[in-house]
Amino acid sequence: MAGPPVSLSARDVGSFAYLTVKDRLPQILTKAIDTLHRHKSEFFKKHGEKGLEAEKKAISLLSKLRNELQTDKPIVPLVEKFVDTDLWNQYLEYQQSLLNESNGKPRWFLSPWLFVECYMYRRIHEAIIQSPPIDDFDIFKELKDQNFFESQESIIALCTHLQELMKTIEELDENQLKNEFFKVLQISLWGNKCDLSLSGGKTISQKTNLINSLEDLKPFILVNDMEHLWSLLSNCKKKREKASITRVDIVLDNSGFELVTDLVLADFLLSSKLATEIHFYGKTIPWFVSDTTLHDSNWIIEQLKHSNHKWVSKCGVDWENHIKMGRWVYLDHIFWTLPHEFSAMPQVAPDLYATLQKAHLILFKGDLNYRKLTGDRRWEFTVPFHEALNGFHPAPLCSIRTLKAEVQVGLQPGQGEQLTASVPNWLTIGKYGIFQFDGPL
Ligand SMILES: O=P(O)(O)OC[C@H]1O[C@](O)(CO)[C@@H](O)[C@@H]1O
Ligand SMILES: [Mn+2]
Repeated sequence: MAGPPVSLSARDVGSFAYLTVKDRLPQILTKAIDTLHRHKSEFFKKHGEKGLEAEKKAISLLSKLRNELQTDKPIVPLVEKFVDTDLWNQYLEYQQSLLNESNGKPRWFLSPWLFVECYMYRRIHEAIIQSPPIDDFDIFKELKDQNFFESQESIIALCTHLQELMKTIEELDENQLKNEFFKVLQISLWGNKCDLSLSGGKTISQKTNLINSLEDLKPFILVNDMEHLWSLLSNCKKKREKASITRVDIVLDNSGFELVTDLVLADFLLSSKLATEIHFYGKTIPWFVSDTTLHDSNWIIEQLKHSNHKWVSKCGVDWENHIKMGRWVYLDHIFWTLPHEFSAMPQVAPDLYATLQKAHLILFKGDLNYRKLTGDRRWEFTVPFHEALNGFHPAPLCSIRTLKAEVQVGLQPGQGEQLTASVPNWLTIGKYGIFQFDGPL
């Protein structure tokens, strides 16, 4: 039997991976350097001369990194001791072993794109932790916050929608509840348009009221397994005994507007009793510009709580309560910021795999998670999702993602070709979305 196809890589000149490594990643590094410059006086105020020296050091490490990338130098091991350093360096050796015949070294424009892109963000983190006392500085924080503030109008609309819905949710019949479920799912899907790494760090916020656009956006959903999610969760609800639980896990993606859409979905799952417990997974370190850390998630709930809009602050208060009462649990794990595809999870992070196995349903938000689910490979469009998961089946799962990378499986015969003919860059512009389910029905 033939093995899985080759990884996407910047060695394919002209591909999206190539353009990312050539243009977008250096652009993100330049922005990061600029951010450090702009915080110089803040570092001085906080730490005096030591703060200034640290800023200089971090900038020089990032400039060095940008130079390595742009001149396609070999990928070097991480040096600073951190919880995941050994795992990273072992992975680098593994990449090296794949090249042994040709005696080459892993390089930016040669190695798998998923690996080098993750590696860049890990090196950014290394530059920061090598520069105390500013070693807890989140270089992407202000971009994430800006996205949140610029999306205020849409956030108000979402929170109002949710709170109005709460008033009557107990009285809704099956069909009405299903309709509302589909709405919050789609809100969470289109929330994924707002990532900041595709735009090279330029802010993309949600300025219009998303709820009014859902109908117009429907034709852009290429795989729509929402019905499966409904039957799975409504069956759990029907069969559930009094004391038992239904747990939905959400592997988060971006902070800012997208996170609010995910929290709206999570709140709806509890109020509708489709679930009784939600586990969220975020990143332990700043990642792909806009990804959610524990700090981002706490910060957003705190912001909402203190809003002067009554429904927004009600959401903040309710959500904080869900956390206090243990109905919502936020977890992080270093696996999410390793370069491995998810099929490696049972070997690399067996504890995390065992945790996921206890979920009734796992929702994977965003493009990067999809790349890791499918191994970021050059699959045919019609290959079944189950096959591309390559043995990763901890529990029934669903990818909720807008397309921003040249990988898509599970399409109908001819669907991909037709899209290519009409919208040549359909895979990478974030305009199309999927709800792609895998699991027993
Ligand atoms: O936040 P998301 O949806 O995972 O998107 C991350 C983005 O970064 C990329 O990895 C490209 O740099 C794309 O796959 C995607 O555009
Ligand atoms: Mn992201």
